[in-house]
Amino acid sequence: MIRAFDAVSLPLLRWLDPEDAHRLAIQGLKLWPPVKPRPDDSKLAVRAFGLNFSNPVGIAAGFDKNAEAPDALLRLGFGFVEVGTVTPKPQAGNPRPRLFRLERDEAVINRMGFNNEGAEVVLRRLAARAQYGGIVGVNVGANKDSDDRVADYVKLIETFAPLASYFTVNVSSPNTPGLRNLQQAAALDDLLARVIDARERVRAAAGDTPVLLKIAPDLSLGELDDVVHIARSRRVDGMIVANTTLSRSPTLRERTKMNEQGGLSGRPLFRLSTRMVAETFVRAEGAFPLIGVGGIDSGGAALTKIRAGATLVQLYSALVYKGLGLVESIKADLASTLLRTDRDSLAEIVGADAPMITAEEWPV
Ligand SMILES: Cc1cc2nc3c(=O)[nH]c(=O)nc-3n(C[C@H](O)[C@H](O)[C@H](O)COP(=O)(O)O)c2cc1C
Repeated sequence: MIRAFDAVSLPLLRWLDPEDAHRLAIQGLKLWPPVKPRPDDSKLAVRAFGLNFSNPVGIAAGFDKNAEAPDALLRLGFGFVEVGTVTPKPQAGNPRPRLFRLERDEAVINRMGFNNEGAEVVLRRLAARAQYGGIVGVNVGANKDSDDRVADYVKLIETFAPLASYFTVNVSSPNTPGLRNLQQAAALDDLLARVIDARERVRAAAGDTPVLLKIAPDLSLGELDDVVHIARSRRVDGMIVANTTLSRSPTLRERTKMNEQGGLSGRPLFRLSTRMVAETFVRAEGAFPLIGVGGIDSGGAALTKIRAGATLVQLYSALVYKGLGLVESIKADLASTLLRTDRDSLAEIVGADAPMITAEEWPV
């Protein structure tokens, strides 16, 4: 059903301006939510951060920034949905055009700039759907014009704690000037201390909401040492690796569009972000699980990410090129790999290739 829909809709959507196509996809999901999918193969179940995921494939932040269609996305077969990035106040983002398809590279460049309807609207939507359950994480960020960015994160943690399955502290978007500086040691330590403190303050009323840190794939290994050390000492519940990259591989084929400003995602991000997953995995030493994201466009790519160290995975850009049916085909591939290799769960292979990848035998 979804595959037939993809066959018709993909060529049409790709013909439209990318942002109009995205808007149409969200509207379509809202108006015609998919029928409930088959239950997931029990071997795909994952337990992480105290949550039970029926499968490890999530939709990454940025697709449903305003929590308009989390239930439709869960029905498509995603094991979890991350809404946001949400900022305290509504924000228009950068002027259009700000989203570009690099067709021949199966990549996307975006400089959206945290366009979102703001905490109040998103909170109302999440409250209205809370009865339906499912794992819906909230990705939080600071307003561009904020005088106190850390206070923005704290406010959002306090506001969304009763409704978020987990939080993602996003300090890695390249499209809000200066935001990535929050990944520097002293700033990150202060931010995480205050975020974790806020989570503890609302714990009695809202429960123990996991807090994850989402990082850029462009950190040096020295910077990554500091980030993981601080994440461990502040006892975050996990990390998401990674956001979009500012780098531009010389192998990109869309020579004009590759020079658009913004973060690059999709297939060309796969190797860089997978290496970062492995580098983070060896530094975390099992202290917390990782969500691997960047360039996943097949079951094989998801498996590579898991073998690099990801307990869960997320994707976004590949939906533009492969369609919404991709999630079911990734899950089918993962289940058949487990069957073929006679394994009971994906947990058995998390990080199996991390030593090989970090030993420089794996060119980016
Ligand atoms: C159009 C677009 C908007 C995005 N917006 C956000 C965002 O608001 N917050 C965030 O943490 N990541 C955002 N991302 C990054 C994705 O969540 C993901 O980390 C990145 O795209 C790599 O995954 P992919 O290669 O599967 O797309 C965005 C990505 C795209 C393509």
